[in-house]
Amino acid sequence: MSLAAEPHPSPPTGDIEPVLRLQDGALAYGSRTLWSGLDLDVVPGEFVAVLGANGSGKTSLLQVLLGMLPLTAGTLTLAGRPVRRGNEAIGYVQQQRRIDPLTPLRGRDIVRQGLVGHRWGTGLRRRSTAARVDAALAEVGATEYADMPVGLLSGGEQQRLRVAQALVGDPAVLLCDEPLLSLDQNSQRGITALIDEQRRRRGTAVVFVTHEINPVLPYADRVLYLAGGRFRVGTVDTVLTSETLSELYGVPVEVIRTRGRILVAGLPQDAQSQEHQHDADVLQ
Ligand SMILES: Nc1ncnc2c1ncn2[C@@H]1O[C@H](COP(=O)(O)OP(=O)(O)OP(=O)(O)O)[C@@H](O)[C@H]1O
Repeated sequence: MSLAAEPHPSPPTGDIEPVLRLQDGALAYGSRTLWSGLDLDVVPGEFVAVLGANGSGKTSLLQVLLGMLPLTAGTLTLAGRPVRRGNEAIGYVQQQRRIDPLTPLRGRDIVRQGLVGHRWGTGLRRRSTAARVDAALAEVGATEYADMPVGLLSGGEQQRLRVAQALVGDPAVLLCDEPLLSLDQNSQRGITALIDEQRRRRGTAVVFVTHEINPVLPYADRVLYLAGGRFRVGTVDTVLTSETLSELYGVPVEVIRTRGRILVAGLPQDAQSQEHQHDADVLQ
């Protein structure tokens, strides 16, 4: 049984030039190697979900892709050029976290920060900035609360604003670090569907780190699964199998598929939070 929901994009073909290319990448902190020999090509419009055990190096991978952390070995290019910090071609959605309820910032201020380079521009440029912010707010369905203080908004509303902030500059690549954390299931579905819609419309490549696997199942073209220094890259149906996860974790792991959802049983202790998440997803 395939877990891919319709409509599902075709898998990338070898003919499309990757926008992001990681070749033989390795990352180590001191003597501890998180991953090595990692090849990952991401093509425009592709949705790659990054899953795996706690501490397996998912966030560190995003830091590498953001140009904030150098590879220990290998090469990384964005549109054929070495990745550098502060690249405007990369949008970044941070983890959902609580915003100070007393902050004077409004929704549109958060989105405008995604165009920070234009902030001190001419009158004409300021007008175009305002128009782009309005358009981004509309695209994520946040116009209604754009002028409210962000601290008063729900977690899901705040996360929509973060997505708009990341997309307002029309990046070629969107990196998302646990964007579904502490959101309820409806908001998780809403945010994932929103990111999917945007990547289809704009052709943005998406690299989406998450522990919440079920919300991304309908959209992920490919999965990069990291565990214990090992990894697998492939479609949902090839990577999320009992055989593959047992190999990665080095212990028997069972992947149970039910009504288009996944439950993973038998994960080792360091990956338990993920198992609980899968349980919660299936049981609700
Ligand atoms: N600057 C650093 N120096 C040394 N070790 C680090 C540093 N940053 C992260 N680590 C370690 O590297 C490992 C991978 O961390 P990372 O945050 O990338 O994992 P993760 O897969 O995102 O984990 P989680 O799912 O728990 O968020 C962890 O064991 C972490 O403690």
